[in-house]
Formats: sequence, structure tokens, C-alpha cells
Amino acid sequence: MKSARKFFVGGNWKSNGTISSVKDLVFKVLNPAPINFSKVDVVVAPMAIHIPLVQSILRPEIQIAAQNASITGQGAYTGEISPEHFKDQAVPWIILGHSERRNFYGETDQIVAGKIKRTLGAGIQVIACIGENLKERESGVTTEVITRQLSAIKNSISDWRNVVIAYEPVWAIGTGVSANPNQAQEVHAEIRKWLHANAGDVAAKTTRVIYGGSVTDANSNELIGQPDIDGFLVGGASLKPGFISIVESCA
Ligand SMILES: O=C(COP(=O)(O)O)NO
Repeated sequence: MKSARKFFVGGNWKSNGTISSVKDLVFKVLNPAPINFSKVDVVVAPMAIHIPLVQSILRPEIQIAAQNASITGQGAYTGEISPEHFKDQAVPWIILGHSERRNFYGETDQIVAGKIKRTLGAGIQVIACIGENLKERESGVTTEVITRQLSAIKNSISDWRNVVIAYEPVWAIGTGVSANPNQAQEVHAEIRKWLHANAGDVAAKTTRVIYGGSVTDANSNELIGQPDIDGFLVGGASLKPGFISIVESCA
């Protein structure tokens, strides 16, 4: 039952922003926004380099996520930032398994599972991304892909209350072509069915399943009206004032 789940909206800023633009987004868009936080959890994901700055100026009701973390702990891993380091920096969420990391940086299901295990073990909550590409959608194997990706991470998760699943069809990310409400609802219902069969009744009722892929203030109202869509993981539109309208469509 959808009412058992609080809405959740994430803003994935990706590799975007400068000190000046980050300050503008926080001071002019996020901090003044009239958000009903009793209805919706809001999390923004700056670039790692900007997290301390955002922590120092962002209103406390909005939480912060990192966009990735290493599968290794601290040590001789040049350039890596471990979940333990984000924990030390008081970062409460990390986005893992994003398709851009899977496609551009070779993150396999197994690597994503290892990162989720380490991140949850460090006491940080996870936004776990899954989604099929255009070829898989057109071949009619979306369910098989989603099931494979969920099965790969299942053993990394002991407490599903610390996980939000983001269904992000790769063919909708950054294209301006969102999945339509029926397409999105169909996959969200499959994910909820998988949760019920594999993660238990509590997870099936409480784990949020959010949609990502060209969400804007023009389509968020129709999407959020679907019974198994619990919110959004917003990319490009999270860098603009319209992000607040997307959040308000959930509250
Ligand atoms: O990748 C996305 C979605 O990006 P867009 O909203 O720009 O399609 N979220 O993590």
C-alpha cells in the first residue's frame, strides 16, 4: 500500500557545478523552498568535492548523498573515496550502481553488490540504481534484466529499511524521453513483486522504489500518481528551480 511509504526525491547533480553555482542552487532554490518534509524525504547528491561546502550551507531537513564510493576501504587506492570516509564526513546516503558508472566505468553487478555491502556496513544508506538499456527494452527482456540486477545485490542487503531502489531505464536518462506512466508503473510493480518474493513482506511494503530518467516538473505529477512509484531520482532538472515543483508533486 503506497501510503505505507514516505515519498523520496533525490537530486543527482552528477559531474556538474562550481562553487558559485552550488551556492546559488542552495541559497536561491533549496533553502527557501516551501517543502512539506512530513510527506517527502529530499536528498541531494553534489559532486564529492562539493559535499563539505553543501553540508555547511544547506538547510538540515534536506539530506546529502555521495554519487559513488569505492569497493575498497581506506589505503593505497589512489583517487578512491571509501564509504568509511563518507561516514567520517557524516554523509548519510550514497548512490550506487548508476548506469553511467556501469557503462562508462565498467561497474559489474558484482562490483555494485560489493559497494552496497561495504556502504551499508559503514552505516550509510544506499540508493541502488537498476535499469535496462534500449536494446534490452526493445528485445522485451526488461524484467529479466531488472531481476538479474536485483538478485545480484540481494545478499549484500541485510536490512532493506536502509535501501531505496531507483529504477532508471537507461534509454530515458538524459534523453528528454521519460518512460510513460504505464511503462514505469509496469516495472515498479515487477520490482515490488520481486521484493515480496525475495526480501520479505516488510521490505515489500516499506522499501521505496523511485523512478529516474528525464523527470521534469512537466511529467512528475502524472508519474507520481502511479501506485508503485514512490518518488524520483532526478538528474538534469535537479540543477534548476523546477526541482522544487517535482518535490511538491510528492507532497
Ligand atoms: O540519471 C538520472 C536521471 O537523469 P535525467 O533526469 O537527467 O534523465 N538520475 O540518477
